[in-house]
Amino acid sequence: MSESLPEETLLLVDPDLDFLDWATKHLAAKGLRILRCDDAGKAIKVIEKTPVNVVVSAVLLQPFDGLDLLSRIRTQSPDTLVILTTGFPTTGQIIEATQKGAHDVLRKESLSFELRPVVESALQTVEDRRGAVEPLPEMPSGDGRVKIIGVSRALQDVFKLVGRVARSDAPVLISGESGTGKELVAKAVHEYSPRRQQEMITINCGAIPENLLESELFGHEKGSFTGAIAKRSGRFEQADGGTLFLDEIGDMPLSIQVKLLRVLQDGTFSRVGSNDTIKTDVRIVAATHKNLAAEVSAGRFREDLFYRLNVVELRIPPLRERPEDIPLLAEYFLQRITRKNGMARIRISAEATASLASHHWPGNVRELENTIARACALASSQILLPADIPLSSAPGKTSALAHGLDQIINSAPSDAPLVEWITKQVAGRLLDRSGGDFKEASILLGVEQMELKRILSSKTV
Ligand SMILES: Nc1ncnc2c1ncn2[C@@H]1O[C@H](COP(=O)(O)OP(=O)(O)OP(=O)(O)O)[C@@H](O)[C@H]1O
Repeated sequence: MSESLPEETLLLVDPDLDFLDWATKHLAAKGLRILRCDDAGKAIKVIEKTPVNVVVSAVLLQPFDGLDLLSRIRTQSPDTLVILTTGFPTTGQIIEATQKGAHDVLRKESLSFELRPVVESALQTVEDRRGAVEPLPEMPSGDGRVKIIGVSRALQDVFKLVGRVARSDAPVLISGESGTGKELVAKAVHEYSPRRQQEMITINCGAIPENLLESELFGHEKGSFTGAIAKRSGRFEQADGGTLFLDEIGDMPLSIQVKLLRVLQDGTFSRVGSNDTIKTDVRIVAATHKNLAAEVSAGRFREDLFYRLNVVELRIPPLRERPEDIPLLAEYFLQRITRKNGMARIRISAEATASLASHHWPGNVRELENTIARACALASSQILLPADIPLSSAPGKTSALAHGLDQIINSAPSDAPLVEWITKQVAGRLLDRSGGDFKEASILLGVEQMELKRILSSKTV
């Protein structure tokens, strides 16, 4: 801890006395007074009597939990920074805690290396803020909202950002590969915003032909184009007061990008076939699997629109960059699928979990979800083994296989029928592998022994 810091007070709140002992020693520093409590009621009493700069509190507490304690501290002592610690934080806990003004939310598991730097940065914030304190807003909480699973630092940072931006009306741009959970995060932004009583309307800009997309978004007047047999409102009108989720925004044609820019600039638009201006109050959340900055450079996406949309960027890393999320997600999908189908409980073996964690997951979480669903449908016992979870080849293996096939194809004599030639090579390899055992080699190749002999002795190839 920096010696130049003035006298500060840190309060540790945790029912685990061993933890309190450890943290007191771990955080001890010159100029830092450390107080400790084992329940939330005592913590409030301490804060009533003593100015406390930073609180490090567990979420699981008596007689009320750490989130309640956080709310009370925010009201009673708005300058105090609160760091919450919890075993497996849920999405809701992290978003709610951030909205309620938590300085940070840490996993108990990572405290040995995260607690000290986070406390130091909180104390630095206390020092920087001295004389200029801005109280953080209180956010309403609620249940039954979207469930996003993830313990990786990267995903927890996404949750925290959602907590920070949900309350504002700022446009949000969510980027990430296909299947990483962009739509789920968009739902979270909506559900944790004051607009959640209204709808979130979704439109996939890549799935609708250009000539229809404009009318889908802005509506049309009767007779404005062939097929416009009646006046129709568009998604902007339907989403008034709520959120409009523009999925695959990178596929939006330039002609429509101009109109979207106008809505973002002054909140107005016109229906197709009308000059009347309609005002709308919509929060825009957009998502893309493309690199929009590169699309701007290539002239396919308007730069001005990019900057308007990209006020807050939420980047969701691919699953392979956060393997620590895989076991938890797999377990979550397993429970969801078995419960939904009224199946008995199925567990995943440690070996199968390890093979899931080392897979490349080009289709990200969606691929993992489908893999688990398939494994559940085909499971022969209550424990999934690696053999029950067939994984497509990782790119490395695919390219090695492709390379091997290329070699075989290239070495084929130009006058030989290719299929027969390849079959003969494979049959020869299988006979080698089975130590010259025709019976075994024919089983491996899936033909009768006579047929194997015919293939091997074929003179045409
Ligand atoms: N962290 C997560 N926790 C739980 N479920 C998740 C998570 N991430 C993704 N999923 C699930 O994976 C599937 C794909 O997610 P989603 O549709 O949000 O991805 P996406 O990035 O919008 O994909 P695309 O770009 O292809 O539209 C959904 O069924 C979603 O519920």
